[in-house]
Amino acid sequence: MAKLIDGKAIAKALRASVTEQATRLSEAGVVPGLAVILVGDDPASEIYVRNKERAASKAGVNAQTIRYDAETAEETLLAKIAELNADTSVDAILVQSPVPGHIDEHKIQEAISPAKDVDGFHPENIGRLYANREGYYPIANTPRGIMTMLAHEGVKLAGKNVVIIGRSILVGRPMFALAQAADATVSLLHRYTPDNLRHELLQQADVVIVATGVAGLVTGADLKAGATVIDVGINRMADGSLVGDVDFASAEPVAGLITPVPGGVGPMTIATLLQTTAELAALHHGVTLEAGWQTI
Ligand SMILES: Nc1nc(=O)c2c([nH]1)NC[C@@H]1CN(c3ccc(C(=O)N[C@@H](CCC(=O)O)C(=O)O)cc3)C=[N+]21
Repeated sequence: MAKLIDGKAIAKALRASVTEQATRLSEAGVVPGLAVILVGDDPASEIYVRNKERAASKAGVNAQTIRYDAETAEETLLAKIAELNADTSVDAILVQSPVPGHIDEHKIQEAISPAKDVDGFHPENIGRLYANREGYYPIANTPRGIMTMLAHEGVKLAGKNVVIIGRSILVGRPMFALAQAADATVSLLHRYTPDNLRHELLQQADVVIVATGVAGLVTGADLKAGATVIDVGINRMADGSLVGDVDFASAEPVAGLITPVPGGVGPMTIATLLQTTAELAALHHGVTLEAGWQTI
C-alpha cells in the first residue's frame, strides 16, 4: 500500500511561507502583482483560474484576471501584454494555455518580458533551464512544484531512474530538465510511445511522472514495486469526477508513494505560482527574501 503524497497539505505550507514573504515585501512597500490572461473557455483553465484567484488574495498577492472571448484578435492580446510589461505594479504575467487556434501561442510567449514570465515559457528562460544555468530565472510552476513535493517527501533524484510521460512545455520538458539537473537518468516518453516500450521503461522506473491527458494511461501492472508516482493528469469524466493519467486503484497497491487527483499536483502548481510571483516581485524591487524560505 502506497503512502499518499498530500499535495493539498504541502501546498498549504508553501502558501503560508509565501504569505510570510509577502508581509516582508509589503513592509518594503511592495505588493506582488500577478496578471492572468484567459482567452476563451478551457475547462482545466477555469479550475486553475478560480483556485488561483482565491489563493492569491489570501497569500498577499494582488492577482487580476483579464478575460477575453475566444474570437479575440492576436493584436489585442499583444497590445495588452505590452501594457502589462510596462506596468510596474505587475511582476508576473501568465497567459492561460491553450489559446484559440487563430492565435500564435509562441508569439504570445515571446511577447511576455522574460523578467515577468511566471510560467517560464519564454525561450530565454527555457534556454537557461536546459543549459542548467545558475542564477534566478522563472521555471514552469507544475514541474517546480513537483520538485518541492519530492523534496518534502524525502525522495532524492540523484542516481534514480526517472520516467516522464508527456513532452509539453508546461510540464514534461521542464520536468525533464529539472530531473536531469538533479542527476537522475531521465527518459521522456509521450502518448505515442509504443505500449510495450512504455511498459518496459516503467518497469525499471524509480520515479514516474505522468502528464499526458490520457486517463488511466499508466496502471499498476506497469510499475516497479515501491515506485514514486506523480500524476499530473486532470481528466473530467462523464460523471463529472476528476481522474488522473494513472489508474489509481491498480497503481496504489504497487507504488511506494503516489499523488492523488485531485489534491496532488494541482494545488502545488498554484502555490508555486504564488511563490514565483513573490520571487519576481522581490527581484524587481531589490528586496531580499529570507534565505531558504521555499524549503518546506
Ligand atoms: N499558462 C498556463 N500555465 C499553467 O500552469 C496552466 C495553464 N496555462 N493552463 C491550464 C493548466 C491546468 N492547470 C491547473 C492547475 C491547478 C489545478 C488545480 O488546482 N487542481 C486542483 C483542484 C481540482 C478541483 O477543483 O476539483 C486539484 O487537482 O486538486 C488545475 C489545473 C494549470 N495550467
